[in-house]
Amino acid sequence: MLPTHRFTELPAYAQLRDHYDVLNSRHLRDLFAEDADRFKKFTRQFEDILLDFSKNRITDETLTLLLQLAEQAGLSEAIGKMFSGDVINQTEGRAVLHVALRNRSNTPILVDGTDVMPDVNDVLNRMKSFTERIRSGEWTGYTGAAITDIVNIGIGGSDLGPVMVTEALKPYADDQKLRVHFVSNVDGVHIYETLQTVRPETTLFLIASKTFTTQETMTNAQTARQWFLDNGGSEEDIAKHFAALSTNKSAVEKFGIDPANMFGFWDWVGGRYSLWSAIGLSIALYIGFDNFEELLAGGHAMDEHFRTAPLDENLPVALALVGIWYNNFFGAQTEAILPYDQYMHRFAAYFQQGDMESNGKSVDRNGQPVDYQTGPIIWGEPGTNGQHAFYQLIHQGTKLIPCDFLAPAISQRPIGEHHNILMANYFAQTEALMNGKTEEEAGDELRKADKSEEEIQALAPFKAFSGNRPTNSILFRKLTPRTLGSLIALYEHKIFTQGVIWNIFSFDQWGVELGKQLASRILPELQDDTTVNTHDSSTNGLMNAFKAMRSE
Ligand SMILES: O=P(O)(O)OC[C@H]1O[C@@H](O)[C@H](O)[C@@H](O)[C@@H]1O
Repeated sequence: MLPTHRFTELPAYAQLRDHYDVLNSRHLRDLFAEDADRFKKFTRQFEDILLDFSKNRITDETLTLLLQLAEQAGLSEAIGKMFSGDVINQTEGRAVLHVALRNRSNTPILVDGTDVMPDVNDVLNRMKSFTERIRSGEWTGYTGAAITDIVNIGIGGSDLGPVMVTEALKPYADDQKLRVHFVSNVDGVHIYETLQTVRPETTLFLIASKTFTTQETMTNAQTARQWFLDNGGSEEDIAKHFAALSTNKSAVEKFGIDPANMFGFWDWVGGRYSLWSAIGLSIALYIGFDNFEELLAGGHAMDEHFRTAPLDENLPVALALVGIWYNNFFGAQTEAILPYDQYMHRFAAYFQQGDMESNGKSVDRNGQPVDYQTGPIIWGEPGTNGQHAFYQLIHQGTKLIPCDFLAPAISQRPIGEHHNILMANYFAQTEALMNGKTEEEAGDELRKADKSEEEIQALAPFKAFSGNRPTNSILFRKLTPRTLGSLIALYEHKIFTQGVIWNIFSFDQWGVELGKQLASRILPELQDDTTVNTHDSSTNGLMNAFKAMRSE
């Protein structure tokens, strides 16, 4: 069990409120002018990753108070409890042990008195030999031809992680051994379009579902199975072309997948934290098992840092505290994740689930409604694309949007001046957001461009930037599997830290259930043309309009 508290009654909370009143009127430009050591003070290094959080509206005192807030919320104790397999997902009665999946040191981790590491290693070994057999061509399809295409069918945590990582680590699949495809949406368009591009005799379907009951995944899996049977495969051939990644053995068997092709995991792995488990099989197949192990090693290294580094040297803690500062004191509603790396184009989408499904809660760990803000809205796109789309609002809009800027020092594809141009933009953006441009400076520029005083007066207000807009810069050497593993774990632990401090449960997701229940009630009502009158007038009206339209 995690310790509980009232977030707004922590002594540091009141102090931070008072401190906010002072700091709110300060400009980042002045904070930098006053303190030559800001960069040194507010950067933290972990292996190849540098976190610079100096361009935030904080001082030494802010950081001290935020660290006290974390201590008063029992963060150190909570970290210990997660790593030791305590049942910290209390509403589901489960431990939270994605850290065990990447525990490369193999130190025992006990759940109900049993070490989970032998089982973890057993599945990893099976994934390794399966991956090697598929990639070498030893495993063949029903015609004797090697597998060329992997189709992962899964949704949410059984999709977003593998999609994000296979995109991010594409250069590590340069041997072009296998193509990977991902089908998630129950919209038939998704499976249709994917099946257009593959052949049954050379395709391996991975049915990825922790529960093996998710409607979208089961529907897509049945469609894939039928397509396979309709296009040359037989029932006996299914064993060569379908594997399951799941915790639900009986449902896998019922579906007709050979238990030898099932890669299991456990209820202490949350869906959105599962890319490190058997759910990562598509990643291992795509980049090879050695690279998959490097990803795990990177995650483990960040785990060890999070577990052992003092709070004020701890990267995930720094990210979490800065987020809380804006979320709970400045009233910021959102956070943008902006990777200056095209290969990371699904990173923000991945952490939309990671963060919003974890910390989108409004009841605290005492079962009481919260009277403060919890998880932020996460969004973002890669730079520089975002600059030409939504950065206008970040620079000049009325909303405060703290942003994380991520970039590699070394490009995976060094071509001409591309990377320097990309990085010039990366540095320019955080500098611009911090400093802004005064009306006076805007006026001087217009004067230099030979504008009349009248024009200058009219235009300067529009050309001014308030600045004082906070950013974190996360600069890393290169997007290797290890570094990506560390970056993912960095954000995972940020989310955990914030959940602990907000006194909420970060590892359940009851909020996704109601819509599922209603959809299963509605589905039979769509199966004929009878007028619907069992819902409210809007839902009845829409369903009846739908029935009318489809029969026209
Ligand atoms: O892996 P499963 O069981 O098919 O679940 C997929 C997703 O289902 C959603 O309903 C959950 O909110 C996610 O957390 C989960 O990742």
